[in-house]
Amino acid sequence: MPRPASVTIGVSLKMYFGHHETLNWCRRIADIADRHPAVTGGLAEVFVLPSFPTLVPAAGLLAGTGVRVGAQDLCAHDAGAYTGEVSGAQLKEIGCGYAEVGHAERRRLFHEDEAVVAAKTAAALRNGLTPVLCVGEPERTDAAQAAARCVAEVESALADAERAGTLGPLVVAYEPQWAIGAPEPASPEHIRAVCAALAAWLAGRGPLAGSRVVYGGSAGPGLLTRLGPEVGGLFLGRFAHDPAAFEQILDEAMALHGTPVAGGV
Ligand SMILES: O=C(CO)COP(=O)(O)O
Repeated sequence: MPRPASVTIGVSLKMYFGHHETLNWCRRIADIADRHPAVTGGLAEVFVLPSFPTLVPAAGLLAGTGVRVGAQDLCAHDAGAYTGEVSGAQLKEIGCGYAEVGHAERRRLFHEDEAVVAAKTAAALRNGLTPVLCVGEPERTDAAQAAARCVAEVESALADAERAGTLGPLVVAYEPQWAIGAPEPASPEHIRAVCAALAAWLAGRGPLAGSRVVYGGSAGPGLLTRLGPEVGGLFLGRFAHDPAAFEQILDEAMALHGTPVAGGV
């Protein structure tokens, strides 16, 4: 499999930072993205998912840097009496490019089942947002079993959008639940095998052309260059909190294309 022309590097800040801390982090990321050849040269497509209140100022701070913003969640409905919810239409209006759906924490802590994940995936797509659809096996298992489960999760998540005729490219984030918040990511062999199965499944479906499969779950510096072309990038959590680590991952994105950054990897 040839290596794609670019990798996707996403960061979810979850609810780790305060408001001002998030904006300071965005300023640092904007500075890095502005000058880093992986971003300026189009080798890395970067998105960040801060919490809702920071989306508007974060989009302002990152404007013109090539880094897109997105939300960590969205409502399955576009408007109406849904107290506390934020719609895909609103997210689009304020400049979001992405909406995360189906993260393990939302499935586990907020009881989002397959039906909710499918409805939210459809809401993202019909509002012109790229879903960052998280899938992953709960317990350690072999790669074949993990892949079968993940493919089934993607298929189920896309059912509503398929019925509505609004399928479009998405980012599938393969996040084994047991590797989230852990000291170490899954092994490169396991990641490659599961991502290959997901990429093969996506490749056979026309409306999904342009979709990416990325890996998340304790991903950080040193992982990307140990993965193969089946893995379209990384979905980062804690190990992007330090902007220097984020920059190192961009250096690694350059190295993947045989263009190491001076002083980098
Ligand atoms: O869940 C994740 C990204 O959404 C991964 O988080 P960690 O990298 O902190 O384990």
